[in-house]
Amino acid sequence: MSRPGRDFDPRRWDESDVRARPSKKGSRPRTKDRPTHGEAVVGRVVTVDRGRYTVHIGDEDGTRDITAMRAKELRRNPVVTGDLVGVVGDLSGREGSLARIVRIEDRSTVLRRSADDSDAYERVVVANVDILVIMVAAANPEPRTGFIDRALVAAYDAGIEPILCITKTDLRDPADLLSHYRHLDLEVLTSGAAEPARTGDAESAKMDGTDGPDGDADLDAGLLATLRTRLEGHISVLVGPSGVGKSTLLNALAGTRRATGHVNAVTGRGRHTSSSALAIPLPDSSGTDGTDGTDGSWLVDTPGIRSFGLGLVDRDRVVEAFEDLAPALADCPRGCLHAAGEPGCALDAWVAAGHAGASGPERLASLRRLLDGRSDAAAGER
Ligand SMILES: Nc1nc2c(ncn2[C@@H]2O[C@H](COP(=O)(O)OP(=O)(O)OP(=O)(O)O)[C@@H](O)[C@H]2O)c(=O)[nH]1
Ligand SMILES: [Zn+2]
Repeated sequence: MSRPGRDFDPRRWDESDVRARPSKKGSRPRTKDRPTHGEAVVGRVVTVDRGRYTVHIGDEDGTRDITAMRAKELRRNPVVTGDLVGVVGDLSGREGSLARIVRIEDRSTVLRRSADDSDAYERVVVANVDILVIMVAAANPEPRTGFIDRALVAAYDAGIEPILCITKTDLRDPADLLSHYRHLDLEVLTSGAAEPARTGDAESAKMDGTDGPDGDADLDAGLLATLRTRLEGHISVLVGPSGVGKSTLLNALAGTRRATGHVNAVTGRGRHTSSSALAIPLPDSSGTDGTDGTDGSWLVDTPGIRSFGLGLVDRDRVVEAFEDLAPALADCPRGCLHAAGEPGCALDAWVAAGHAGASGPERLASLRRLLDGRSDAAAGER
């Protein structure tokens, strides 16, 4: 087996590929009594718990999870779930073994949030993911467009592709919810639909609208199959409010790996109890563990994340994430805060002219709710 770190799926990388330019840290002076960083095996951080990192590696001896700590020289460099790191030392993964992280590869993406909108302190949720699955239920719990809109802004800001996944469509037809996004080209997966649809495509968003029981049932098999195919070969992160079916989905997708795998390596218990993000390897379509060290498909669970504070995202970037409204930005006066009643803000005229369709006024209201909560919301501050 070739060394992990050399066989990445090229689709995931661009010119800023971590392999294409040598890591700055890789050229640090070497000392005799340590393994050189050039010998580091590259692995993926699957979770972080109180300064201990679980790293998934693969080499001649197979794939496994090891526990590692950061080398002293990386003290100031945060390591997060999803990171690709170089590890040295005891890579056996045996009980009590501890390896050392000596290098953090450049990140292709960083999904970040602030605690709330008035806070600009960055919390990195996860690194290197390329898909954000925003999971909501059609009912029970009621879907909140505010949550979806925030997540869309975070995805847009991070350059991560969002997918809106709607569960529990057996309880309610999600047509009303989807109408909110009709003027976005947003990929939507719903239970009851055989294929991914896009909100821009009204026909395919139609549901079969059966009236289901008023309680909880199992995750829809069609949705599961669609997601399995859609997420293959990707590193995805799953966010959603409590009760929409995230655990149900993760268990179904990950199969036995979740129960028997590295979850226990972190906590020593049967469940992942830390609130930090946890990357779960997904089996490929042949049913085998698709992760060859760093490669393969991963789905990152984010148990601690209930919302996305947008304190870090520039106001104009927030507007840009509302693709149906963003063209109006060109006509806003310089320094426009896009707040309600702001003189000359072009958003009102844009929506009034019908450019954003029937859902335009609601979308603008949602955008302004996001902008209002920010610390820079006061006029004049930017
Ligand atoms: N009716 C219906 N129920 C579903 C569907 N998908 C999941 N459920 C049920 O919804 C309930 C909540 O699912 P969970 O997987 O625990 O939800 P969660 O998002 O992980 O919630 P937290 O663990 O609190 O974050 C479970 O009883 C599932 O069986 C669906 O498509 N339709
Ligand atoms: Zn404006």
